[in-house]
Amino acid sequence: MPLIAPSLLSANFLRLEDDCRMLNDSAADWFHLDVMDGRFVPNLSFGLPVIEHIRKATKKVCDVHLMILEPERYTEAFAKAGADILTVHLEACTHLHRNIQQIKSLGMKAGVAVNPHTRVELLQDVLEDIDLVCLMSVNPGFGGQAFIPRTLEKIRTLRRMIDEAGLNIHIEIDGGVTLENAPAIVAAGADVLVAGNTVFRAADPTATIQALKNLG
Ligand SMILES: O=C(CO)[C@@H](O)[C@H](O)COP(=O)(O)O
Repeated sequence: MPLIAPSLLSANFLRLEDDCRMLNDSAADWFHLDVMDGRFVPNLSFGLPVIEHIRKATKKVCDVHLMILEPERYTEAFAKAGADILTVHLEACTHLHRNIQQIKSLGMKAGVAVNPHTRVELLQDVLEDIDLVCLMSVNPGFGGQAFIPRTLEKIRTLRRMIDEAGLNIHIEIDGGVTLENAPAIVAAGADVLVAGNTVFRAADPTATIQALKNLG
């Protein structure tokens, strides 16, 4: 069964506490928290104070996805805010290996995200140092976009790389995940599904989370 990580980017920010409670009582495994800086991606979302409050509202894993330039400037602050997994973008890091070491030295799990145009083979030399790869299946910055089909081939390639190296790394798919495409995504080798609009725009978000879990 895949891990389900609803993206709170699609939550109702006026009712964030209610949405956190709903996720706590659901089959969701992780809280996926998208941080945007308006530079790496053409959008702004939320930052440290919001994450600190969400941390207090859940015991589930806080999976923080940084869509920001120079993430090393904020790594310590996200550790203090309570991130369990901190994911940086390969495209935003000049010294990716150093950033990964920094994240792990602060006691968090380290993830690396790649944009749709980035080849997964570029991860080969950091694979043994990380806990998660986040494959963007949309261009980062916005919820509610359509899944890019080419991602399925990238998942298969990455799964092969991980298995050949004998590693245990999560493959997380982020963007455009639906009840319709989730089975193919999991069959290709992913084990973490991020879902924003599919969960939060559903008539019954709790049932939708359960359905994603069963479908995968
Ligand atoms: O990181 C991002 C967008 O940049 C994602 O986490 C989206 O928030 C996923 O939303 P949906 O595509 O599932 O609506």
